[in-house]
Amino acid sequence: MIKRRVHVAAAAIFSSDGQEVLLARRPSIVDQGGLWEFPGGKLAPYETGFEALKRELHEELGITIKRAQPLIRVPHEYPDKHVLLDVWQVHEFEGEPYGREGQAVRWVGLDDLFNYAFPAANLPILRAVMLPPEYLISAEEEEDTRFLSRLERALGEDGVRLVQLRAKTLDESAYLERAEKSLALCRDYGARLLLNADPGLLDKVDAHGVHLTSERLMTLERRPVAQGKWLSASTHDRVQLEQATRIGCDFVTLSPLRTTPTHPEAAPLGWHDFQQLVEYAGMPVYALGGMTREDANRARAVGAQGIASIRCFWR
Ligand SMILES: Nc1nc2c([nH]c(=O)n2[C@@H]2O[C@H](COP(=O)(O)OP(=O)(O)OP(=O)(O)O)[C@@H](O)[C@H]2O)c(=O)[nH]1
Ligand SMILES: [Mg+2]
Repeated sequence: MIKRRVHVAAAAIFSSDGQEVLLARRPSIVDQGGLWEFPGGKLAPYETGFEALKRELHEELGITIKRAQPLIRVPHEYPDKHVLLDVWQVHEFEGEPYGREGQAVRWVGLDDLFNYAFPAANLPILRAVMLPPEYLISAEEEEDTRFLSRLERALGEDGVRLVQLRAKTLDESAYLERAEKSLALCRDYGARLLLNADPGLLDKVDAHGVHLTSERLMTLERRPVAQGKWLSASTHDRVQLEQATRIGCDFVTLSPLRTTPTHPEAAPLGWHDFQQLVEYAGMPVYALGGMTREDANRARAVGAQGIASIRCFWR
């Protein structure tokens, strides 16, 4: 059987406070009926993704979108078809959305999304919706006090909401102590903390998840943490991205986009190769390696979730 290829534009429409997204329920008589979805539909011939998005959201919800940014592109094999979901984030629109085709629509809090049943292709989209545009990787600091004041500055002034605790120079007990203190601070700001450490450390510190070095990633046979925790990994090429998919990582960093003082020996990917690898990944990807906050829009334009960095948040 030759599978149909279906190209779909869909939207994560955010409430004005950014804490809720709009879901629609597929009518029970259609394909995947009864499941919740991000509103949208198939591209008509010669339409771009954005044109299709505007048309579909008007047809299905009666709203007019002013602006949208790419969120994630997810290829997925269904038994009868190959779909490419081109998902956009929408923060500005006119009109009050309602189920114009009789379908149920509902605003759902980001923490509540996992209580809804979605089509099989949607897991990476849910991850992308829940993740922020910036991923802070902490710098080596000898003292906890100085470390915590810099972390607090990034959480407060920069509004960082996702933090990776990377501290190669600390022994386990010092790492655990810093992790506890960082976790308390992250909780105060509603941020998530991932441990760049042996996944077993989650039994000792109840952080939000674990970040795997590419070396650790390649040794694992299966996902080392429960589904309720976050799992990210450092990747540099296709083989590592494939392994990240195989063991069920929720998102990755992909580096180095540019050369950096911390890893001068590594050959940079550049934007072109980076974009191709992001398309291949099919999960949220943070661009890493010489990134500044000014690069965030460009990173998103080529399909990334956003940027990851040590230097641009650590002052
Ligand atoms: N809109 C949307 N479609 C999704 C999502 N997840 C997912 O797998 N799909 C799949 O993508 C395809 C979208 O087709 P659709 O039926 O919405 O297309 P459409 O609005 O143009 O409908 P029509 O062709 O009946 O007029 C379906 O096969 C659907 O199962 C999602 O979150 N939103
Ligand atoms: Mg539709």
